Amino acid sequence: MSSTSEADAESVLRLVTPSLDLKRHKGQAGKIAVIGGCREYTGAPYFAAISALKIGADLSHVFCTKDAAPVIKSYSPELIVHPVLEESYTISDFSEEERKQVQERVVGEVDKWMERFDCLVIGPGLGRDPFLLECVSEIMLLARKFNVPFLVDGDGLFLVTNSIDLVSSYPLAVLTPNVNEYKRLVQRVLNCEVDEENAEDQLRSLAKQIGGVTILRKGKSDLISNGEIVKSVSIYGSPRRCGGQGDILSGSVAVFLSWSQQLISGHESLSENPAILGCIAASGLLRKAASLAFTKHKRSTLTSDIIGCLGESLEDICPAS
Ligand SMILES: NC(=O)C1=CN([C@@H]2O[C@H](COP(=O)(O)OP(=O)(O)OC[C@H]3O[C@@H](n4cnc5c(N)ncnc54)[C@H](OP(=O)(O)O)[C@@H]3O)[C@@H](O)[C@H]2O)[C@@H](O)CC1
Ligand SMILES: Nc1ncnc2c1ncn2[C@@H]1O[C@H](COP(=O)(O)OP(=O)(O)OP(=O)(O)O)[C@@H](O)[C@H]1O
Ligand SMILES: [Mg+2]
Repeated sequence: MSSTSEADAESVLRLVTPSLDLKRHKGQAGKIAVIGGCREYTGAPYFAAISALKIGADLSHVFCTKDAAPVIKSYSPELIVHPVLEESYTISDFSEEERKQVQERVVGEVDKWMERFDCLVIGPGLGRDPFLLECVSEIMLLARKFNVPFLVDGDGLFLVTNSIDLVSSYPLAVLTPNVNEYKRLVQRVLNCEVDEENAEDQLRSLAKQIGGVTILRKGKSDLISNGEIVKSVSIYGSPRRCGGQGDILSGSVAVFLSWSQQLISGHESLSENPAILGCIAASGLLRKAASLAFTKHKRSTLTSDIIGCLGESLEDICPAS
């Protein structure tokens, strides 16, 4: 039996968004890190990281390859960019021992910072280089060791779909598959095809099978489940499907998940799941911002225009003062 209910995204946004308080110090509103950005893709990690800041996080880091770093830095001085990831072509002449040393160095560079982060976003524009993905597997294990929540998107989902143990039974993991990524996950984990007739039950089974991770299935309606409940967010967004909107969502989920965790840890009476709240809030805000951007820009609406509407859309629901 299906028991999906439409979430009241605006109420969730009001619940989890912290008020601006002069007593708070830098960092308390969220420190986010995006693991992504390679030779091909520099836009995706930028979109995720800048969206986090535009919503209200205090610090946003990007861990990317050496090639991608100067490009991402040049998009914005607001981001802290670490050129630490390596792709196979840079170590093609290396021995096995030397490769191991490079891997240790890469993981060590993230390790130094790990405990300071409230949430990682793993995958936007990561690419699929095997050596790079090996290093990212180690970074996921490290995040689990420190109990740092992480969201997996884009090429991170390619990695996880082939190595599901990386996220299995980690309640602080959130997966945000698009239509293709979801299809691959269902095939690999449930050994069947996507069943649109029983979409909610199938999503619940998938999340349960992966040990209670939270999955946000992106689409015409966003469907969210942790293996127990299923929520949908269907408020009107935009008919423009320009690339990068999923990246905005990933940076947004990271911020709202962090805020939800803070809220719940300070209120023992609240029994809500912070990952579910984070997904509902992010989905609701992205759709509202996309709708506003489309009103202004119509056919020429781009991802940057939607990012430009995040602040106004949140302000409309949760005024700063
Ligand atoms: N500016 C940047 O740097 C950006 C970088 N990005 C980064 O790119 C990496 C790969 O991510 P991805 O999303 O392009 O890969 P994936 O989902 O396999 O789609 C590939 C192809 O599948 C198709 N297709 C898609 N949707 C469909 C649908 N509903 N129904 C049917 N078919 C559909 C469509 O191809 P078509 O079939 O139309 O030829 C589409 O082109 C990843 O790292 C990501 O973060 C992006 O974030 C964008 C902004
Ligand atoms: N058909 C649709 N109608 C309305 N909104 C949609 C539709 N498909 C996706 N969206 C919205 O766009 C957001 C991003 O979903 P999308 O499927 O474009 O992700 P993606 O393919 O990962 O994007 P990216 O190009 O960043 O990789 C979703 O959260 C949802 O709110
Ligand atoms: Mg994507």
